[in-house]
Order: sequence, then C-alpha cells, then structure tokens
Amino acid sequence: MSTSTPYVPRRVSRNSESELIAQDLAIEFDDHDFSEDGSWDEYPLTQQSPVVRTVDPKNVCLVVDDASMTYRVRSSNEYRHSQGRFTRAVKRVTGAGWTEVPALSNLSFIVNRGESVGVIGTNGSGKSTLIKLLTGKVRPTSGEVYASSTPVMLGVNAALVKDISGKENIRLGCLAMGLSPEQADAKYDQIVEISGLSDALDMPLKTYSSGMASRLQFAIATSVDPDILLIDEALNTGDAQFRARTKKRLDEVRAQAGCVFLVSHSLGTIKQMCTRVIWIEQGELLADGDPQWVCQQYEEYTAHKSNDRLRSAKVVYERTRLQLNPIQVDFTDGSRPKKAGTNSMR
Ligand SMILES: Nc1ncnc2c1ncn2[C@@H]1O[C@H](COP(=O)(O)OP(=O)(O)OP(=O)(O)O)[C@@H](O)[C@H]1O
Repeated sequence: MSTSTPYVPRRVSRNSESELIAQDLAIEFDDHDFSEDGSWDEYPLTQQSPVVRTVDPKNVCLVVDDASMTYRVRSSNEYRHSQGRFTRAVKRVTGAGWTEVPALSNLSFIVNRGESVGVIGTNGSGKSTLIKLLTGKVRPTSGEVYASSTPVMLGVNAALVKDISGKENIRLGCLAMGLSPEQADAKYDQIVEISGLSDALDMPLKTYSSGMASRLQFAIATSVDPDILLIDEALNTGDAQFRARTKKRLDEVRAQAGCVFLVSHSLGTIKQMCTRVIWIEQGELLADGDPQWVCQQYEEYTAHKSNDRLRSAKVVYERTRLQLNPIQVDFTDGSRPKKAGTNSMR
C-alpha cells in the first residue's frame, strides 16, 4: 500500500459501504489506535486469516470445528411477504416450498477445563442454536461439534414437574440425571442449600414463582458436579443472594476442572460469572475474549442500534471483528473428543 495515502484502505473498492466504514474506522484509529507509522496493515479490513490452534487432549471440554447450522422450514406466503428479520435471514427458497434459514456460519472455538464462557448476541443471532449443537441434540449442517463428556443442560425449559413438591422434584431430577437413589439422598442437603428454598420444598411446584423454579432447577442440575454445564438464560431471575450462591457453585464446577457455558442477555450476569465471552452476531463469531472488553463493544453496538445509528453500529461491528483472531482447529492423534451427543453421562 502506498504510505502517502494512509487513510484510504487498499482492501475495499471505492464508494462501497465498507469503504465508508473504513473511513470511519480510520478516524477512530487516527484518534486512538493508529500505529506510529500510520500503517493500515495492522487493521486489515478483511477477516484475519485463521490461526491453527491445536487441541490439548488433557484440557479440552468442547470443540466447535467450523460448524454451520441452517434450519429448513416450510415456507408460506406469509413468510415470503413479511418484511422483518425473518425475510432478511432467508437466503434461498429451495424447490418444494422449503426455505433455508441460516442460523450459524463457520464457527470455530475451543473451550478448555476451568473456563466459564459467556455467550452474547442480539435476538436471533444464533446463541440458542449454538447451545443445541453443544448438547448434541441438533447436528450441525456442516462442520462438527465435540464434547469431552455429556453436557448438563440447564435452561428455562428444563423439565420440572408442576404437580409434585419441590422435594419430590429434587429426587426425580437427580434420578433423571443418572444418580442412584442413594446418591440422590446424599445430594439432597446440598441441593436444598444451593436453592435456598427450604421453607417451600413441601409445596407443589405450581405454587412457585418463576424465580423460585429457576433456583430449584439450578440447584438440581449442578448437583451432579457436571464436567460441562450449559446454561441458557436461567440465571436472570434470582435475587442478589441467590446470584451469590450461583456464582459460588459455578466457581466450584470450574474448580473441579469442568467448564461452564452461559447464554444470557444480562451483561451484568455475564461479567460477574464468566472468564471469557463469545459474541455471536448474525450467526458469525464476532468477538472472543476478555468479558469487560467484549461486553463494552456489545453495549456500544446495541446502544447505537437501538437509537437507529446504524452506521455507527456497523463501525463498532467492524472494529470488533477486526480484533478477532479466528482459529482453525487442529487435532493431534488422540486429541479428538467424541462428537457431541454421543457421550454417555458420567
Ligand atoms: N427451529 C427453528 N426453525 C427455523 N428457524 C429457526 C429455528 N430456531 C431458530 N431459528 C432461526 O435461527 C436464527 C437464530 O435463532 P436462535 O434462537 O439461535 O437465536 P438467539 O440468539 O438464541 O435468539 P434470542 O436471543 O432471541 O433467544 C434466527 O433467525 C431464528 O429465526
């Protein structure tokens, strides 16, 4: 690139939208981050080339290897003519009235033992789809997802039985997670303590508030000392005391050399609970790193978007994407965990 034109990035065509973004970025970098010789090369406007990252068989919990997910849904006139996000997401209508909805595209990352990974992203960005892939209940349409053991899923829809008491739900939940009756009895006191619900445990679950039910779910799901714990939005309903207990329990899971994967719209929860944050936007991995930094970019992005400052939002988006170091997963002999969904419960 010519050093005489430091503000015109070489990788974009003239007058394109990305050139406008590049100019905005140039202003930002000029103010804050521009390198001393004014070079653009440290801030390429195309995606960085992936760095090969070798899986460590002793430490690995989860591997997402170039995974993409596209849903196939039966299309209808209503869908075809709607002007919302759905329409924008729909890339192609196949023959016979089926529509493909791309949800995740070429995601790659590795989660090691001791990590607590938060996942953020705006509505419809693909967070829940990612969780489904990690549980192995849904297979990626391309790429692969690996897990060192069966993840324990804790979500808003995790099964609790409404007509029986909290006590009976504890016992049933433990048995459903593979504990023997003796193991379930041994875990009972710990579950009661974590839930903080001792006074209400004789009452049928249908009398619980949603926050109380979430607390019980959390206490039951974490009682098996899971190697991999997946949590989808379940922690947002508790009060401050429960959140402190939750954090303590998640720290214990991590200390036992497991990993925690937490999807939430609450950045406070994410910052409090996580050691690393992944930001997925429009099905793509946009950031992966320090919780404070990633959440700050996300807050800026969503603030611009909700105030209809779309160009500014795009600048934050591009700026964040440029800081991502995408990886290409590499397996050495024996380092490939089982495909998600094919492990048995430990
Ligand atoms: N079962 C499904 N069939 C078809 N499309 C789906 C299905 N589930 C999700 N999608 C689509 O996939 C995309 C990602 O959805 P997903 O639920 O994973 O996003 P999300 O980030 O969890 O959203 P939210 O924050 O609103 O819960 C969206 O465009 C959504 O419409």
